[in-house]
This record gives sequence, structure tokens and C-alpha cells, in this order.
Amino acid sequence: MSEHVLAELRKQLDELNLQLLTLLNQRAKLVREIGEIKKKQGVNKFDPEREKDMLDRIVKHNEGPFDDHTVRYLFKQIFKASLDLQIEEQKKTLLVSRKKQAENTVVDLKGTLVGNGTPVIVAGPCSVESEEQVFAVARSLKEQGVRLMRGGAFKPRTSPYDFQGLGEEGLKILRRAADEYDLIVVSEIVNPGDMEMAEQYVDVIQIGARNMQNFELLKAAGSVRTPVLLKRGLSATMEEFLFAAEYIVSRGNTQVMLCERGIRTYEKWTRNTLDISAVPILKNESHLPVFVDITHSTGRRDILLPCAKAALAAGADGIMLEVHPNPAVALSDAKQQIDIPSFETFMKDLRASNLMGNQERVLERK
Ligand SMILES: O=C(O)C(=O)C[C@]1(C(=O)O)C=C[C@@H](O)C=C1
Repeated sequence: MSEHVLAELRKQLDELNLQLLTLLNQRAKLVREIGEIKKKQGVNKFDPEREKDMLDRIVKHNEGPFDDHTVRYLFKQIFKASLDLQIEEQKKTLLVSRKKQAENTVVDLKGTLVGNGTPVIVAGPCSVESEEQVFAVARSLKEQGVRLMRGGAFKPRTSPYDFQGLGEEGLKILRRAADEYDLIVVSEIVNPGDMEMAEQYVDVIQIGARNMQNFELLKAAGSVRTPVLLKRGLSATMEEFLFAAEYIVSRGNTQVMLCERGIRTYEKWTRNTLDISAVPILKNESHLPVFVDITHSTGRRDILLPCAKAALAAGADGIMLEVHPNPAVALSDAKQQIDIPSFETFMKDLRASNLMGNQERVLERK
């Protein structure tokens, strides 16, 4: 007899479950609509006041047997799932998202393709200091078949008393060296008003880690058509990083490359902590090319090679590192830059690892 009652009760529960499911999904559809309106209005998806009002109202009508605490808990789970739905929906529509564009964005830098499966190297001094310094590095890059040259002309330094860079004069030096050796100039711009000036000299505008959430700068970078290398902020989550890239792409500049450069953690034996997991995650979440800056993430010359290999093995489209003719006298980051002979050894070892793809193997055979 009780077997029969149990079966009957369970049958009723099965039906209620389906009704609950229908109601939950009806609710989810409304939540999705609300999410779209909120997106248009640019307001926060999470609304704790609204949640509190709803919970108070629900509890007021609670006749049990669930106690108020349990009811609050259950509904809070529903709100949380609803919020996640709104966020997921938004992710789908982000222009930088892999869901929006399945194929890789390939950035064409005067014939050097970034993001097409063959890794590229960006190397050069931390700061532009002089013509001789930049030309010495440029010559070495040319010999190594490395086409992308970095160099900072505008330096956002932690201390206002540290070398702040040569400014436009530094960009001119980079341009002259790049023209001489057929290189691509990558250089950081820190002022939104400098974008158009910078376009005369640089092939890639870098947005540095400290400026990743400088939204006016991001908008300015989005309004020009020079490719952008966007570095991950010191404490930025990957979601924040992709939203920063979205600022640029949504303004019409689709040629954006991401760069993981280490994040702040408690670890003291490296300058930052290289978040290698960012590489496959960003590659999965986004169609934009991903670089890894092995110099800033580690701050150590002795582990550049294994970190470069790890980045390439994880799927990075390129590696960035700092090279200076005489690091001991460098005006910035003297401890972490490598000299030219070490750079040549680094390149030889990296090529020998077979992680560099066809282009570099062709170079090796020459
Ligand atoms: O009412 C809203 O503004 C919603 O976005 C819906 C909703 C909900 O699930 O009820 C979702 C998330 C918010 O934190 C608050 C409420």
C-alpha cells in the first residue's frame, strides 16, 4: 500500500519538476530580455537592491514548510544563475569573442602575419635612448630574421623621477632604424591626443599594462586604423582584458593583438607571475592573436628560454622580449634586458626547439 502512495507522490513530484522547469525557463527568458535592455542602457547587470526587494517580497509570502532562510537561499541561486545567463549572453555578442568570429584574426604587418599559426618575435630595448643603441639592436634583429622591433619612447614609470622617455624624438629614431632594416615598429602611446602623431612613425601602437583600463586611450586607439598591441593590466582578469580589447574593436579598429605580461601575485622570485594559462584561455575565448612578454612577466634573464618555449607550446602567436646593446647602463629595466649575443643565443635555442613553425625553420636552412 505505502509503495503505491510513494509511487503516486513521486509521480506528482515529477510533474511539479517539469512545471518548475517551465517556470524557470520562462523566467530566464525575461531575464535575458532585461539583460539586453541593461546592455543598451550600459547599466550594471548585478542589481543587489532589486534582489533584496524580490527576496523580501518572496519571504513575506512564504507559508512554509521551507523556512525563510532556505527560501532566500534557493531564490538567490536562481538570481545568480540568471545573472550568469545575462553575462554569457553578452559574451556571445562581444566582437572579440570566438563565439562571434570562429576564425583567427590575422594581423598583416607589412607582410608579416600575426595569428596565422607561425609564431613571431618582437624584440628591442625597453626605452629608446639613442640612435646608436636602436640601430645596434635593429641590425641584430635583421640578422636574426626578426621583423618586429619594440622600443619605448613614452615611458609610464612608477617613479616620476625615473627616465620618462625621449617622446616623439624616440619614435623618429625607431622609424629611421626600421626603414633602414625593413622592420616593423612597435611602440607604446600613453596619451589619447598622440595617436595621430604616432601613426606617422609606428606600425603597431602598444597600450601598456598600466593603461589597459585607460578607457579614453582605448577609444582613441579604436578610432585609428594602425594595429594595436594591448598588454594585460597588472591585476586584470582575463574578462577585463577582453573588455579592454572590445573598447578598441568596437570603435572599428579590428587589428588588435593581446599580450600576456605577467600578473601581480605574492611571488618575489619573479617580477610578476607569468600566467601561462591565459594563453590557451584567451585563444579559446577570443579570435585575436596572443603574445607573451617573457621579459616583464619574469624580470629574469635566466628563465627566458623555458618561458618562451612554454608560451609557444601553450599556443602563443608570438613572444616579446627586451634586448639592449649594454643592459648594465640601460636607462630603464637594466636588470632584465639581455645583450645582443645573449639574444642571438636565445634565438638559436628557440629555433632548435622546433616550436617556431615553418618561417623560422626556413631561416635556419639559409
Ligand atoms: O531585474 C533585473 O534587473 C535583472 O537583471 C534580473 C535579475 C533576476 O534574476 O531577477 C538578475 C540579476 C540582477 O542582479 C537582479 C535581478
